[in-house]
Amino acid sequence: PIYCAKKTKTHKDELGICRVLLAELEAHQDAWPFLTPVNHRAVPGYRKVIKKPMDFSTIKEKLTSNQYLNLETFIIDVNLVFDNCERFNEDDSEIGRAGHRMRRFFDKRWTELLQ
Ligand SMILES: Cn1cc(C(=O)NCCN)ccc1=O
Repeated sequence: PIYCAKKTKTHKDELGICRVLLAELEAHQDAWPFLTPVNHRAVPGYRKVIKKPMDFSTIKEKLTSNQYLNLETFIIDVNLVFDNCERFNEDDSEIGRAGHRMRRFFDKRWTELLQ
């Protein structure tokens, strides 16, 4: 179209998109390393190396308790999950590869939903 009005999204619209995106992340077959907080007692070094742990269940709790201002603050936390994963895991490892696949899936989906 020659004229494309910028469709502003209300806070409610953006939070609806966050709920859809989170449900799709949780349902993904490669989500298993990210569904719950990393057990730092079972994973040596994790607590020391990863300053800001994040996982999908924590994001869900923050979403349902209205701790996200907008889509941007939600995307920052989702990216934190994948950045932590890259920092702690070899690219050539089960969890490292799952992280890359999940990040690629997320980037594709939120850009699709925002178009
Ligand atoms: C994301 N991540 C997950 C684990 C893990 O062991 N998750 C429990 C799977 N059941 C270990 C390191 C790591 O960076």
